Amino acid sequence: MRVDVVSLFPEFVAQMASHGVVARAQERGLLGVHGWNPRDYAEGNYRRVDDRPFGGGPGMVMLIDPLRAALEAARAADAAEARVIYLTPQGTPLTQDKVKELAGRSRLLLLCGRYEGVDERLVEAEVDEELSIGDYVLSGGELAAAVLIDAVARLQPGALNDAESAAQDSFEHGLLDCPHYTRPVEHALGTVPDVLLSGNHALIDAWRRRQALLRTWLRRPDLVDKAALGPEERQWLEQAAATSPE
Ligand SMILES: NC(=O)c1ccc(NCc2ccccc2N2CCOCC2)nc1
Repeated sequence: MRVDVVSLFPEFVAQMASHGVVARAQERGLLGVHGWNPRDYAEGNYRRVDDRPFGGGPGMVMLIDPLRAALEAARAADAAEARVIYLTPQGTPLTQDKVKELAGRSRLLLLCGRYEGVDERLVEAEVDEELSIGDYVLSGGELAAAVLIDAVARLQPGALNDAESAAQDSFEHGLLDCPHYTRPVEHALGTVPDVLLSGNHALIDAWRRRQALLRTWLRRPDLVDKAALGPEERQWLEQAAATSPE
């Protein structure tokens, strides 16, 4: 997968892509991350990339032309068609299902806004999807782009050493994750649930699924409805809910 990022701080995105899973995915040739700075395409000796908003109000708005030129340069760098995504608080909430869809594409082009955002005419003409990583405001779209890059990178086949861990991901089944434990068994902070020491993997899997279900029900009931629970799971949850301290 190729990801091009249009940003006034391309080094920011390059930096995040030089660590961990994303860096390894790049080393393995599974992913390529490329930054494009609109300032490199800005005219005049001040190389303006922003200007004052029509209608007044605080802050500045990113100009169309430098962004458009950077987008065109990014497009031209590879023959494959790119899906243009604008990271913005006004976007559609990003979910694991959307991540999975985007991870299957050959090219993404991420547009990162700064200042108060981007001239709407550029958004209408060039952007395929507006996505938000959550209902909060960041000083720029780069962090949101980094989140999306990480989420799609780890789903690239071969990116994670143990394929299980992607398939096992909590949101893989639409539920929160179960608790995890490691050595030592006995610790001042407590012990490890016996079932995890039993070596009985059918029991262990059932316990983990139930823990994930219970946690989801307690912390994110909104997700329970969406998760396709089997009748036995729904029945178990009703029993557990009846006895849960919450
Ligand atoms: N939730 C998200 O995905 C998210 C994404 C970006 C983002 N900020 C960049 C941005 C992008 C577009 C429009 C405005 C802005 N902002 C610029 C700075 O001022 C506030 C508005 N914030 C949160």
